[in-house]
Amino acid sequence: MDLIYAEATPSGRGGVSVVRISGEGAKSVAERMAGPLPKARHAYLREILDGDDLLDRALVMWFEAGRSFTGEEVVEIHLHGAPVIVRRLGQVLRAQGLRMAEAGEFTRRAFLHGKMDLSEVEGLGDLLAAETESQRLAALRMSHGELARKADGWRSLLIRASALVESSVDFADEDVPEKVPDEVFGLLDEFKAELDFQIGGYAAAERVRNGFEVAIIGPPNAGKSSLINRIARREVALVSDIAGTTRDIIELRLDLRGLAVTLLDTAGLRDARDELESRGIDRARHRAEAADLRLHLSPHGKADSSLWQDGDLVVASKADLHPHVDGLSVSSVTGTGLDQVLDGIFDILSQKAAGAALISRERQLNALLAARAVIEDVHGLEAELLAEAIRQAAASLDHLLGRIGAEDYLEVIFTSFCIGK
Ligand SMILES: Nc1nc2c(ncn2[C@@H]2O[C@H](COP(=O)(O)OP(=O)(O)OP(=O)(O)O)[C@@H](O)[C@H]2O)c(=O)[nH]1
Repeated sequence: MDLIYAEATPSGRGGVSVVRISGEGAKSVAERMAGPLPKARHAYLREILDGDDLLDRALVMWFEAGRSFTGEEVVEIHLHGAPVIVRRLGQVLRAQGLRMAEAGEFTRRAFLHGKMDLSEVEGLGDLLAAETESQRLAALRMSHGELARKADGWRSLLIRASALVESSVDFADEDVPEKVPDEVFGLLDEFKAELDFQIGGYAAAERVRNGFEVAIIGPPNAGKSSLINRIARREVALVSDIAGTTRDIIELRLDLRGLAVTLLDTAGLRDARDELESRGIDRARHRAEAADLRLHLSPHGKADSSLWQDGDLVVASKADLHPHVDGLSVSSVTGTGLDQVLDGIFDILSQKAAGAALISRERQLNALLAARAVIEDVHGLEAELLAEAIRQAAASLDHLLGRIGAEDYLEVIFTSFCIGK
């Protein structure tokens, strides 16, 4: 593979800018500019020269092939964080025949050299995109190979089951049909239970990764837009005393005590006065139905029965005008009750998040569903068919970790990576 380079830190001004080089001969490239670098994984403070020209004084280190992020020979140059220095270094590197890396190319090489499996690549992508604490934690587990380790455990279980099936065939009397040992079915049931746990917790994990949706619904003029603005501490949605002001859905993404949440401000629910309002209300209903939680807001603290789902939250608005005794109430003018409303939303969503599995992507779900499908009805199967089902289940695990069939998917995943990763 050819030599590539890219700035690993965000481009722009800063304390340091790290430029990374990967590929065979990376060390010689660096030594031509910085002088001898005898020991791997040692930091050398060096003058970086372009011929006789001093480019910068920088920290340089290299990693030998097999013991680096990409699995190839890698050099890191820690320059002063000025775009002009990075640009000059890029010119020198290109003159030496290097090319600027494509988005995600370092990680792609790490994958191709077996430094990471596909689930770890996905985890790394999520980690770089993480905005909230729960996203960070889930991504960290994935990028550190937790799913991969689980899958390896399942694989050992399948290997054991498969060996038991094979031995029952080898020792079978020609006249007596082979008897598959009960232990095989025990192992497969154990595997099935693990799959069911992951599949059952997928939806919650996906929400943790992409964010929960909370729809604020209620009659016109209930104070929905005012509440969302108060939470955002800025004017995200238009507020007026004209009923029917909000027509389209307005989204506010927020970090709610570590959970990623999108609040939806929706059109006030009533019999529409015109075509546009009617479309807005239809849209509001659909999004509200599909949301993870509905916050029913009205001055009287009443829920909209047509959209009510178990576990929804009812909140009385305009608490400064009509003091409420029971239930949650909020004033967007004074801020009274706001923390309690946010606590209420958080409690409901964090309960949902508590059921999250490790898998959080549709691709991972599909691999596990495929494994689940082939071992669904294995009890009573004859040995050869059973052996085949076990092989197929193991192949699904290979798909999960990208050991097979990863090519098409790699294109999709790396487009979301930045250059230098
Ligand atoms: N006193 C008081 N007035 C409020 C409060 N919240 C909203 N209002 C007022 O009520 C009116 C309607 O508020 P909005 O936030 O636009 O209500 P909405 O539910 O988004 O209305 P639609 O867009 O018509 O569905 C505005 O005049 C607000 O200033 C509150 O907590 N206290």
